[in-house]
Amino acid sequence: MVSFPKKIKSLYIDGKWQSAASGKTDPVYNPATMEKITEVSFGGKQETVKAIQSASKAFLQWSSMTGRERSQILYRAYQLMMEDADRLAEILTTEQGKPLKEAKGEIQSAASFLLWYAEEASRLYGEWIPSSKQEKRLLVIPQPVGVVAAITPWNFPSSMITRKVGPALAAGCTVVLKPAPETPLSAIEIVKMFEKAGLPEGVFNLVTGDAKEIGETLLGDKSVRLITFTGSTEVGKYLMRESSRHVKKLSLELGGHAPILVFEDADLELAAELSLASKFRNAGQTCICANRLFVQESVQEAFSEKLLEKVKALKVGYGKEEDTDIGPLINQQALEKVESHLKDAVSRGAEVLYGGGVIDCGLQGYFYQPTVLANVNPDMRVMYEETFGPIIPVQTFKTEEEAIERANDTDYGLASYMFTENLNRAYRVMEKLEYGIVGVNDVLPATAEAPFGGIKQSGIGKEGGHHGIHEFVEMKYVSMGIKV
Ligand SMILES: NC(=O)c1ccc[n+]([C@@H]2O[C@H](COP(=O)([O-])OP(=O)(O)OC[C@H]3O[C@@H](n4cnc5c(N)ncnc54)[C@H](O)[C@@H]3O)[C@@H](O)[C@H]2O)c1
Ligand SMILES: O=CCCC(=O)O
Repeated sequence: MVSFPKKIKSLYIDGKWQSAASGKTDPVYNPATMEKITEVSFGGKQETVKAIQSASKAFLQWSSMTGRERSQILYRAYQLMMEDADRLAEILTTEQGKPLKEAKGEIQSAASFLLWYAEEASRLYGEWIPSSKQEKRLLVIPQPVGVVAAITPWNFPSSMITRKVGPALAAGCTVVLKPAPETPLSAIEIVKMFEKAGLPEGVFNLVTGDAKEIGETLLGDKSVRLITFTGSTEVGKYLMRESSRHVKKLSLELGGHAPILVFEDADLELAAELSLASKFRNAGQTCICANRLFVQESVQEAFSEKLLEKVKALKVGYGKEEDTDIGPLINQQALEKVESHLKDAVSRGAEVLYGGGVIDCGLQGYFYQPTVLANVNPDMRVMYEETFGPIIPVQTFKTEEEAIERANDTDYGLASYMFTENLNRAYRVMEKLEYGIVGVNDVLPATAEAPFGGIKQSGIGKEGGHHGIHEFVEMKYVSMGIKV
């Protein structure tokens, strides 16, 4: 069983672990039991300035190393993460709440980004452009953007860090990481892993503490050239506005409102099983979780029967128990949002087919029943706001055109899904869905080798794949006059 000291020096600046200058600390709780796990340092402006200076100082050396040299350190970090996977998963569940089997999956996924970008570090290619003039040679060379500020959320406290830090380090950037206050322990472990892997001092810095003050300091400093953020659309918009001060580059992975379309030619058993997997993963607190389920009228009854049967079999409880399917919500605020969405839907005529309230698991945490709603309409908050909890509204549609129109009727554009056995339909619908990601008979699209990211108000840029490293480079165009 993992254990923690009462207080942890969680600021990692210029290769040294330290406390906040103010001596302030921030408690970290287990959301299943509400026990205090430990306290971490509560940094602010002063520590962030030092972290930026440290990253700036380290940039020249790190960016001058060959891709192959950087690759070796990333590969070592990958190996360390895999060797320590069980302990890291337990830490993740302790501070975040998700079932251990999901936490283990996240650690594997987090490590896979390190492996992928260890490989990509050696393959950051430029371009040679055939010139229209005899006396000129034209080249494009990729160069690291410089100091990167990475701001990450609590729902995937490991993989959201490695998905940013992996490509940033591979490209030759140095990093200041600000993790979510709810889940700093996974971030600390990742930094320790890089320390052990031999990363030079100052290349990777960690600042925990006052989000507003840290954010403001990162935004106000000219030497931070890129903000890479995963979190809510609201905070993403703020960062985008404020980045204009120094015209920083931005990469934003924001909220979603994923639709699932179940067509009459779908494998209904598969559709029910995967709809459930999508909706209730991490208790519904996943950016690509299904938020709206649209089922073709002719199969609605058969599908709902299968769905309900499976939902009823789900076990809500402590993530550390083997048979738990759904853990707690992250905090009181999250619980209040879920409750308010349910209340709003019911007051506007929704029918609760299953669930619909908190559940007593004999623990103090924020446990909520998996909930299925019918008779929903577009005016309900569940239909246009991200619930970030285990509620799934089910609606019917008549035609393919109607399904596409309703699926696209949102400001979000992260992930969307469809179930059909008809290849022609799959292709037609996929092309018309206004989303960065489309899952066809698949609800787990995130993988290191593919570009993950949203459009519309779900974000800018891609993480993963060979595309992901390009967020962290500038393409320098070189025009050379030569004597022929
Ligand atoms: N698109 C994706 O890939 C993806 C992945 C995971 C989560 N998300 C989204 O993240 C959200 C849930 O995460 P959350 O509640 O942690 O989001 P959040 O926006 O509240 O917080 C995210 C991070 O931003 C920090 N932050 C908050 N205010 C800030 C400020 N003024 N300046 C600087 N930093 C600030 C937080 O401390 C945290 O580290 C959901 O909307 C979810 O959809 C998106
Ligand atoms: O980006 C958020 C979700 C990540 C995942 O599905 O593993």
